[in-house]
Amino acid sequence: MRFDVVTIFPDYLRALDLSLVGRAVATGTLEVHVHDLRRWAHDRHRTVDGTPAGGGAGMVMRPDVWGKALDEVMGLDGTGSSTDGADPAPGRRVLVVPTPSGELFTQRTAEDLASAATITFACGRYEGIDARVAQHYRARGVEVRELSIGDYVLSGGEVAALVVIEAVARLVPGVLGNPDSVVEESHGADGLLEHPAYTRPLSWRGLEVDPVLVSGDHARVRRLRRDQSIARTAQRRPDLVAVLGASALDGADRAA
Ligand SMILES: Nc1cc(-c2ccc3cc[nH]c3c2)n[nH]1
Repeated sequence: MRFDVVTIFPDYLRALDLSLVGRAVATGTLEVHVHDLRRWAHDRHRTVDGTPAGGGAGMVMRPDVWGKALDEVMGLDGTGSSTDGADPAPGRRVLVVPTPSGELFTQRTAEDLASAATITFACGRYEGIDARVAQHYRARGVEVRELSIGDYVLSGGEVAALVVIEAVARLVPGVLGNPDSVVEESHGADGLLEHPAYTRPLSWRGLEVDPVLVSGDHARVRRLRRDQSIARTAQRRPDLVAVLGASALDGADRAA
């Protein structure tokens, strides 16, 4: 999978050189290309924004600059591959536009995006990107996903891009060292939060690890963990419990 990120703060994406994503890039499992939007702003001041039509505070990012950038980065400018833009590679191409007014990004969204061949992120700043940009690329048949990572307001799309890239990248085969890590986690297929995790020392500051966990009885361990997941979900995320089927809560011990 290839990720492209277009931003006026390319250094913000240096975190992608590290850890999970950084290792996957080094091994060739992923490609990550970060592009400075100002490369496509050709006026003397390299302007990327303008005053809002209809008035109001702040500035809006210009569609003409974004159009030149995204055409090249997504390989839509008719010249085939650009210097480091995506060739018109086969496979699903997605344009992600982070925005507080987008569809909520969830683990289901990450699972859906994990089948894309290329994901391009248009990271806005100021008051956001002119709405015609998303409209234009949808009209050209590009899959455009305007995504929110939660109900709070950030100052730009870069943090959201980092969140989405990490959540999607870890689902790409070969990225995680241990694929089993994807299986047991919060927000998994069963819709429950993950059970609490413990390790040694078994006794720490008067707090003991449940002896079932070191009993070797795998059935009892599974049942304890499921009970803990259900209790944790009911306590912390009643909204998730509301959408679970009765089977998901089958006879669980409600012990916290
Ligand atoms: N979930 C969420 C996304 C954002 C976001 C995304 C892009 C921009 C551009 C300017 N401000 C932005 C804020 N805030 N909160």
